[in-house]
Amino acid sequence: MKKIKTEEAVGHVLCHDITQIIKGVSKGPVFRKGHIIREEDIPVLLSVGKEHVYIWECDDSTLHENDAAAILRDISLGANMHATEAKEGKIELIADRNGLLTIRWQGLQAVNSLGEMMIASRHGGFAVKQGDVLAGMRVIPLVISKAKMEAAKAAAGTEPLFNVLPFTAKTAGVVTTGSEVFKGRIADTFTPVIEDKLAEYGIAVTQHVTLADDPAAITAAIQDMLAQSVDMVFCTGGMSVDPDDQTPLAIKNTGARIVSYGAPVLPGAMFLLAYTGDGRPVAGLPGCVMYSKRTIFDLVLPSLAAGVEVKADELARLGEGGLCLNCPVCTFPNCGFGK
Ligand SMILES: Nc1nc2c(c(=O)[nH]1)N[C@H]1C(S)=C(S)[C@@H](COP(=O)(O)OP(=O)(O)OC[C@H]3O[C@@H](n4cnc5c(N)ncnc54)[C@H](O)[C@@H]3O)O[C@H]1N2
Ligand code: MOO
Repeated sequence: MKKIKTEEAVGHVLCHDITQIIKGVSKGPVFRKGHIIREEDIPVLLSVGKEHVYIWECDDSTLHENDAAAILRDISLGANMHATEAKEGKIELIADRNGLLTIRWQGLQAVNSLGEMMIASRHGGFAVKQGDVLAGMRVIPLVISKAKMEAAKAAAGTEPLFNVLPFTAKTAGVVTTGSEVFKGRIADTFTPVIEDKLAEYGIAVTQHVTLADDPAAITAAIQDMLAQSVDMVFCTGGMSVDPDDQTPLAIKNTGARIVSYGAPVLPGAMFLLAYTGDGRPVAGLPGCVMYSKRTIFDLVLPSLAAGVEVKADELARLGEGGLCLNCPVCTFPNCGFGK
């Protein structure tokens, strides 16, 4: 790449796009990379402020920004997405279907820590829709050393940085507990909340029982639902510290592996997550899930619906951003909650 005076550039090959912005009218490339500069182009180039232009000089140790962006694309692109053509050095990834966006964030951070290149994305762990832009990427200089891009490949690792996973779960069981509901003193206003949220992911509540705060009965009901092959079980009521609160013990007694009782999320502190031996989630939902618009349930449900195991350290990381600000108008998921 060589910098020369625009007036002397006729016949040379431009090595990058030249952008023209006319306020309120247009923004776009007036000349593309690879364009052979003609006599009549000189006044146009001068009119967009280019007294000098870079022309291409072949060099085996460097890559043009578009070719380098293609390497960032190759380390990023995973299942159920496609990449746009490089435009002014930038490539975007677009979702091909609705699903859960997963990100290998350590790999992403490693690539972004190298300097001279960037990949910016949405947050992982959230639902995306077909057509959503997932990430954008480019290198910073016009040309970059091939060695640097090799370092990017090594930093990213062998698996793609991004994947969109389909929502595969179809059925759920709900165990409603609490003597006040069991004895008909109050109506069950919790189960409809769960049904509505699950329906957004195409999951139907196919099993439902209401029980008193009897841990043996709760344990048996969970086991029965699992035997009926539901994809997941949710228990409500009795999740906190009252003497009548027996649900965490009842879940533990099913033999499911407890990932965490308690989550650094408000609302949602008293959330419990466990997994059966065959990887199905059994969760205890605290009362706030019924009451508050958005809670821990909204943060874990996309992963549960996609059959992606939620691990203890992932729950622990929710602390930063785990405080819902109770905005007068809720814009979740386009807010800081869970991020
Ligand atoms: N001393 C403490 N009290 C509470 C704590 C605590 O740490 N220490 N945690 C609070 C938090 S945070 C939450 S969340 C709730 C958790 O409540 P539970 O999940 O244990 O729910 P219950 O105590 O069984 O019920 C609370 C409330 O909700 C009504 N409820 C429950 N299920 C239904 C249903 N299916 N339909 C209608 N209404 C339902 C229930 O009648 C109670 O009014 O605990 C805090 N307290
Ligand atoms: O923890 Mo409750 O589980 O926030 O409101």
